Amino acid sequence: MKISKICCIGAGYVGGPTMAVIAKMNPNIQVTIVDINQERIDAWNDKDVSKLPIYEPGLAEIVAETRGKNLYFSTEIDKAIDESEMIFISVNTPTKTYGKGKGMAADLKYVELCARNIADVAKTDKIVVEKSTLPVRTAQAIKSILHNTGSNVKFDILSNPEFLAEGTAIQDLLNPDRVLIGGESEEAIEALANIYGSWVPQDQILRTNVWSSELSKLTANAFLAQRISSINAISELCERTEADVSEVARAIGMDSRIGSKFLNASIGFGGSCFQKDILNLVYIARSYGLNEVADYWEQVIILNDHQKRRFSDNLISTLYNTVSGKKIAMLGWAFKKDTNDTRESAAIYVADHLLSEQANIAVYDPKVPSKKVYVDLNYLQTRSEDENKALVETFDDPYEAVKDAHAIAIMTEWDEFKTYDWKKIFNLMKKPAFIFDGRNILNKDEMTEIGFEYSSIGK
Ligand SMILES: NC(=O)c1ccc[n+]([C@@H]2O[C@H](COP(=O)([O-])OP(=O)(O)OC[C@H]3O[C@@H](n4cnc5c(N)ncnc54)[C@H](O)[C@@H]3O)[C@@H](O)[C@H]2O)c1
Ligand SMILES: O=c1ccn([C@@H]2O[C@H](COP(=O)(O)OP(=O)(O)O[C@H]3O[C@H](CO)[C@@H](O)[C@H](O)[C@H]3O)[C@@H](O)[C@H]2O)c(=O)[nH]1
Repeated sequence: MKISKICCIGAGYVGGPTMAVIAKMNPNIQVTIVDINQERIDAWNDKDVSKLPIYEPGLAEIVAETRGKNLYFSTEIDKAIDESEMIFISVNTPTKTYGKGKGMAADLKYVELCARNIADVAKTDKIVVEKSTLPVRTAQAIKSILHNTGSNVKFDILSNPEFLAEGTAIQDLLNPDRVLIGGESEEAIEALANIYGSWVPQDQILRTNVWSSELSKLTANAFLAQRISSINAISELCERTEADVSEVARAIGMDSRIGSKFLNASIGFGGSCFQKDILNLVYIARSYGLNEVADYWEQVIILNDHQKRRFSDNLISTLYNTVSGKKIAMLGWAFKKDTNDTRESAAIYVADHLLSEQANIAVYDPKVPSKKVYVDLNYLQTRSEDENKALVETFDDPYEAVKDAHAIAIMTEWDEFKTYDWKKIFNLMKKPAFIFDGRNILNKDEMTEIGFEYSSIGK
């Protein structure tokens, strides 16, 4: 089956980059990305591609190349569904904030709305592709909604989870380790495999049953996050024993069975996926009565929360047990470098804790807009919006942010932080000048030589 028109519901961090790459690699396929969020669609359509709603290295170039040719952004959801042979669902699946499973289960209301929308509008046969990360067996619910419309329209449901990481999304999409397609209908699976086949070798396109595909996505994220919690757990032990976590990571990473990637000790993982997907895995395991399985994976989150907390505790105790009225400059607010995404960023939780101790926070991030910092803090509802406004200041210039600061906390591993004039920064700060390097990106000897009181993770 040759597909000529596809649409993607959800113009977010996954829908946007994924569909842009599909459009680039398949010039004969018309790709329409739709969303209910008019502002987001307007930003995707902005003539100035530096104003796209998502910052990802390489994305603006691909959008500039394909937009208006075979890539379109629109809020006309029904029209796009009606015209497409294949529909990707790439909407958000956040942790539920209400009712049964609150704080644990994935909220599937947006996915269900999409399924109902497709069921209402479709007049011709469609392949529906789950691109969002979903609990295992969600395809059953989608199938039930789509197959109970009373029409003669045939729907094939595929699971095609996305493994891109933010900050490297375009590279990950262009050179994926694998593409995973789960489904029942061989014809539908091959139609999707053909689209990826334009640039991904066929032996890297895995075909599985739907349930394995759905569960593989949650499992991959759980394994990745588990590595970070494992090395972070060791980092605390290193701090007590004069072992150095970077040396330990290097030593174990050279064992080919362990591998060297994803062993960077840090302030704790952030991002919209790891915590949400593990909580979801824990919830699913518990719902099957598998309490040992659930407890095992929950520990990854418990350790991560501990790591964030102990970073701010250590900062406070080092600053003579009080940060009240002191200026703490935070370098970085994004959850990792090369993205403007701040969802679940460790910086938010560290700042919140320091604010509760009455610190004044100065934030500089190269890509995160000022208003996002306040939105993130206000969302926690720890204090009033006015109080956050009074205690937190954001800066466009890092040297302004650090002026008269008692301490610097490095929250994101942006490359530019390494290139700063640290002598100049030292001179701008109050003395003793403290650096808390939550990403281990600076050289301890150089910083100590300049005069800083420098501490990092796991050393
Ligand atoms: N962010 C990542 O790096 C990443 C990577 C792999 C998988 N995922 C998964 O992909 C999914 C999407 O994540 P994201 O980061 O792109 O989310 P996002 O919040 O950036 O984007 C989702 C978009 O869907 C839109 N939307 C919601 N309901 C809609 C509806 N009924 N009709 C039309 N549009 C609707 C929202 O307005 C939003 O713009 C999630 O399940 C996530 O777990 C994310
Ligand atoms: O050694 C490491 C590696 C990462 N991190 C942190 O872990 C978080 C997540 O990083 P990363 O996984 O690189 O980014 P994400 O965009 O969250 O990507 C993850 O989540 C996506 C959404 O499901 C998946 O598609 C990806 O495969 C998976 O890597 C960030 O805060 C990183 O700073 C560390 O602390 N140490």
